[in-house]
Amino acid sequence: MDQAKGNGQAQRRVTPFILSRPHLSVQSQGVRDTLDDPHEAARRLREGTVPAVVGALPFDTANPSALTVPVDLYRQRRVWQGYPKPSPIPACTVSDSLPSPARHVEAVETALKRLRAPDDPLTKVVLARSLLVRAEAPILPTMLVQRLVSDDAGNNGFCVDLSPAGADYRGRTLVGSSPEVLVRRSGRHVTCFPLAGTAKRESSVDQDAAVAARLALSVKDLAEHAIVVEGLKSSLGELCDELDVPEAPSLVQTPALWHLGTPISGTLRDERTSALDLALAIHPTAAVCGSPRAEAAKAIAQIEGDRGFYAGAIGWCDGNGDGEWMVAIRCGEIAADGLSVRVYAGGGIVAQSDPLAELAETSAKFATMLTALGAVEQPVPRTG
Ligand SMILES: C=C(O[C@@H]1C=C(C(=O)O)C=C[C@H]1O)C(=O)O
Repeated sequence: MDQAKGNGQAQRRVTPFILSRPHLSVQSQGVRDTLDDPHEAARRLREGTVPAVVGALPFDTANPSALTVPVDLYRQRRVWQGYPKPSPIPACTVSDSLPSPARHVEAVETALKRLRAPDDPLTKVVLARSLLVRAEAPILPTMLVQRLVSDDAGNNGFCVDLSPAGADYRGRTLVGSSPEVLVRRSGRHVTCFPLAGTAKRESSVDQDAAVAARLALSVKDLAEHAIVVEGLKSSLGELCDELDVPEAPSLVQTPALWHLGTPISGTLRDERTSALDLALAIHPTAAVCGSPRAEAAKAIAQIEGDRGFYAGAIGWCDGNGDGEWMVAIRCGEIAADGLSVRVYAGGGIVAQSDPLAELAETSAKFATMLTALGAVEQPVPRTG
């Protein structure tokens, strides 16, 4: 951990930015400056006045971002190696559910009325809920990310200091293990790996295979997925040539879930378009927002209020424009005192969705964070 020297952060120990990925992991060291405007960060990168930027974009990019210009950015062409002697995660318990499971079911039912109304333009909306987890002693973000990285078969994990987003976020950290690549740029090569369509994994090998096979053929999940891919084809199509989009999604597994995923690749039309520019152009995708985007974002703001950094994007971009941004899911926000974490999970709702199945899907998605925290959610009700 480093001593911060950036805007208003002197004397405070700052959690480094860490992104663990199988192919390339990064860790920041030190704070040269902080920025809350991602467009200004993109401009400074283009002008060459900053060497790199790391951090988080909120779900609603009209709100402040949490971006840091690090003193150094270390890269390794493998998963993040972590600290030699990690300390244990303190005992944790789920203390609150916001909204309650019953209210989440009601929110899904309300959304379904719109999704099923023939004259309503909304075709998909992603609705989320959160759990408040309390810890007996402060949780160190770096230790939690280390646990998440070792729990995940793909060794994905991240932690981001949210302080640059302003007073409301001072000392807070976003920590998670996201399987979803918003966008990666390496030279002119651009890739995305949107996920949408989910099923909970089973412990028996046969049942797990049956769940995966059902997901691959599920009309509802394929519809939900197609909306995301169509959206990306159009937003990425503005910036890339030769977009390669497979006809059908593939099955993707995390330790807790099966997803439908589509690996998309393309060639950047203008090499001045950076990874951060790309992230700002395509975020939020219909995987975390919905379609049409503006209608879905409005519905989410009405139903959930401000999502903060959940369902935003976390990542890095260097002075060459290369970088990687992950969708900020399977994550939680650690309070400044380290004594609580708010964990988030959502799911895409389409006309064919079933409210109780959607509630169960959010519970299954909490598993990534709750397992790392050693906490369990109270059983959710079988009826609304
Ligand atoms: C919104 C979340 O996940 C997103 C929604 C998915 C779905 O609706 O099937 C799947 C993967 C993610 O794109 C979340 O995990 O909170």
